[in-house]
Amino acid sequence: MKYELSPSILAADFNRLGEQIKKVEEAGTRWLHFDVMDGIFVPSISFGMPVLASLKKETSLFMDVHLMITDPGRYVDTFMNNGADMLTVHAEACTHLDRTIAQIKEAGCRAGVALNPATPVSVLEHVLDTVDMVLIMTVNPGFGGQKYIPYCTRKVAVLRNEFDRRGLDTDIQVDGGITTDTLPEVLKAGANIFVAGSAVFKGDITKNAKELLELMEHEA
Ligand SMILES: O=C(CO)[C@H](O)[C@H](O)COP(=O)(O)O
Repeated sequence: MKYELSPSILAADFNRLGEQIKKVEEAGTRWLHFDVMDGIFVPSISFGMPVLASLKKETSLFMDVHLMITDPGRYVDTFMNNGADMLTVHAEACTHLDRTIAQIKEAGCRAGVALNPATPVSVLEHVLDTVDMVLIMTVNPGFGGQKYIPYCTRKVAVLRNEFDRRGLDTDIQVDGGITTDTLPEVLKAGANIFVAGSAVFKGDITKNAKELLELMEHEA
């Protein structure tokens, strides 16, 4: 199983975005988490395609794009053409989840499906074999800096057991309130891709990223 830290730029200083991304890259991260919010599926509005395209020119980090938008199928090709390597859509935001997953894969992107905290893992029963990653939200999506919701650890364990039962080593990503305190517990439950916003970008970015990376490697 490979383990990745995916720093969420939602918590970065947008005035110094390029410089801050360089720091996480130099610290040893390989992924970058890009949160797109539409003000409908989630209360907040973040950033979109032009920012992604601009970052893609400056970094070789794997662009892990999390679409917190209603009916995300409308934008699959656009995000792919602007630099997304992974597109994650919310099961709750798709009327035709199966079709949207197929659309992402046909576009040549890796396909992820996200679940809000209150959505059970069982809603993915019939599509688990077709996705590259499941994102278990460990806060209610929409804002950075929230507290990890403890019952989500159990969801990760249930999902990892189900993947094991099917003989799949599909990635499980967790997002929200991931810190040096919460990472070990959720890693042990079966998560292998860790999104961290505040825990990376607030304070000393290089030190924060290295600490999380070391902890991740130590616990793995
Ligand atoms: O998807 C998100 C919010 O919807 C963010 O990626 C997530 O909340 C990360 O922020 P933090 O690590 O500060 O909790």
